Amino acid sequence: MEEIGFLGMGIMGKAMAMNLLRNGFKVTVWNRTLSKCDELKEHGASVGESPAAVVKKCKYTIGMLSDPPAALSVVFDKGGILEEISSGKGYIDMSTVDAETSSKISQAVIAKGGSFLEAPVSGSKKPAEDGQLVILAAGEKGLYEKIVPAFDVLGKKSFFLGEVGNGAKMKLVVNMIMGSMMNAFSEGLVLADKSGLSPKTLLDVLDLGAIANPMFKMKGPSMIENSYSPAFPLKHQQKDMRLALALGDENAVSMPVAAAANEAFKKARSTGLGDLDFSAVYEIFKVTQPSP
Ligand SMILES: NC(=O)C1=CN([C@@H]2O[C@H](COP(=O)(O)OP(=O)(O)OC[C@H]3O[C@@H](n4cnc5c(N)ncnc54)[C@H](OP(=O)(O)O)[C@@H]3O)[C@@H](O)[C@H]2O)C=CC1
Ligand SMILES: O=CCCC(=O)O
Repeated sequence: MEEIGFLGMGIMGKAMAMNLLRNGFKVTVWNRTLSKCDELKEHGASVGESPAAVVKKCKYTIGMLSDPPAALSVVFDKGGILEEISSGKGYIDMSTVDAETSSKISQAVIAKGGSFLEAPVSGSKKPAEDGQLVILAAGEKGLYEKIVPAFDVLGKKSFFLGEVGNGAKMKLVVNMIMGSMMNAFSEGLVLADKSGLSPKTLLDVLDLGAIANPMFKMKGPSMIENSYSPAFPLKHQQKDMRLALALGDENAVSMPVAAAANEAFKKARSTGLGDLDFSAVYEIFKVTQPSP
């Protein structure tokens, strides 16, 4: 496989680029805060001085950026992808963004002769480290087929969902459900505690029943220890709720549960919890429960 460019060495990008290196890919990385590339360099990556420099060097470049403004910035700003993308080169944006952002990027890349794929992922830091992500790709099928060897390393399954926008929408629907579940879970833990039950026993009961799931199993024990080391930062979960609610607006879908969950995430952000794991929303429910 050709050398892969990788833009964005955050929690996910770093784990994914490292995984590609471990599996024998040549990788050139870039990050806005350049020092975050150091560890990758120690593991054999080259470092590009700008997104454009990475695209110039690599036939395929992957982006894993925080949000729509970041995803647009690496494409359209000075030193951005558009300066070097051309026929025969592909850009794969794996960030979680809305369909409109993805379409803008796609149109600009294609106008320059390049190919574009959106490919947001389900799965967090650990699945990224272990190559167990679920990849939700959409866009140019030819590029999808060419990048499959890299997807096979990054994920346990990749879906090709058709036209650009479908990957973004699928990802937002999934994370909207996940964010709402995290709110119900947090309320339940607080309710158990305030009504004299052991939250730990609640976790054991949940794990044996019909609503057992990997998220409750993984996050529950650290939540009851008030430990929120970020795997999926709360500020990104709130961004995903906001974008999913906008998708609901566009399609006239009433989403009262998601809207309430979004308010809780917003409140958590406003109290300084945005950089912690999204499970820190639990703290909001603890403080808002009136004493008996
Ligand atoms: N963490 C998770 O569990 C998952 C996250 N995602 C999604 O993946 C994406 C990345 O998430 P994650 O790695 O956790 O996020 P991080 O916050 O850890 O990393 C964000 C990355 O975006 C870069 N960035 C932010 N703003 C800009 C900008 N204006 N221009 C250029 N680069 C910028 C950051 O650079 P710098 O270092 O300079 O700040 C950093 O590399 C998000 O869209 C998120 O929703 C998807 C699945 C799981
Ligand atoms: O976008 C983040 C998703 C986190 C996960 O799927 O566990």
